Amino acid sequence: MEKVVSVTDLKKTFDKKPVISGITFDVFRGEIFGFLGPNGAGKTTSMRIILGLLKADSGSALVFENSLETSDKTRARVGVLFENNGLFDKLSAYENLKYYAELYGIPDVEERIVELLEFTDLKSRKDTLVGTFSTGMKRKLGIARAILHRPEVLFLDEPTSTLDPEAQKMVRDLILHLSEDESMTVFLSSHNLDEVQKICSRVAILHGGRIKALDSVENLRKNSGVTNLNITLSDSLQSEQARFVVSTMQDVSDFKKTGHGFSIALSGKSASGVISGLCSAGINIEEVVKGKRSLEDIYIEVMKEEAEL
Ligand SMILES: Nc1ncnc2c1ncn2[C@@H]1O[C@H](COP(=O)(O)OP(=O)(O)OP(=O)(O)O)[C@@H](O)[C@H]1O
Repeated sequence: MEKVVSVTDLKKTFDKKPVISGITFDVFRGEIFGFLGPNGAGKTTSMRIILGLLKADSGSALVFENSLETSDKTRARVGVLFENNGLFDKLSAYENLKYYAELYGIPDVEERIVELLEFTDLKSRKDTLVGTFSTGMKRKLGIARAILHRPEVLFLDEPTSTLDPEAQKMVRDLILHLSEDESMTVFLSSHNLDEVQKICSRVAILHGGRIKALDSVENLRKNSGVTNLNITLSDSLQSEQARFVVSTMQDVSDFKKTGHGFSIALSGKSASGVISGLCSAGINIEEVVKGKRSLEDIYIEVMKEEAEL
């Protein structure tokens, strides 16, 4: 598989404080790669180094085997969207795209602009000033701007933060479309774990400048060694009593009340042991559904392990 991004033992300190402490990972062609981590984990710093905007202290960060700091040819194969979208409020959607298209010397400008306005469903707003756009529309136009030159890899920093759920879905669909239909590789930094679980093929979880997990979403969920049990009760008023009963059981954690019952995380112990324990305590169970841990669960486990070290 072709490596699009290749990061090797990357290190960076700010004011003698280590911010990136030797991270290594690759992103392969066609992937939607999720780059996760809490505030201050070092995501933006890593991205800035990969994009050639910041110098590392040591290690290497290559895109298509070149450093973006020195290779203009490789830079032309890369699209970037940071949070501010890079748009001018006092220009229309069309004028914004035209400005960038001319700046980058894009051939067949008019055709490409129409294509992108259609792709982002903004054709009817072509002549509207961007300053009047909703945050979601601005983000979609930001994506159109970032892919004007048909990049092979697109870097997105928190593309759906500050968007409402409907706009988040629109942006998510655009990203999926770019990956599936245009074969674009996507490097996505995000705090939205549900979104990452929905669209990313592989993820890296960063904490304190180190990679704590690096795998496909499916493998992380499968290999966590923990199962979720979602239990529906005949009488939801019994959930507090159930909380007490499971709190006395070993290998059971993460009790969460749900609409008609609760969910728990189970490590080691069999589900039947939990169910018989609850039944003998007089709790009436209507349904038990076994499920894999979500990416959010895994992320929280990784963060908890770090806090305990
Ligand atoms: N130019 C800088 N000078 C000094 N410290 C910096 C600089 N840029 C980032 N840092 C520090 O480096 C650490 C990592 O910051 P970074 O922005 O990479 O984290 P992040 O994972 O992107 O966080 P967030 O999710 O909040 O954007 C933070 O402690 C931050 O304060």
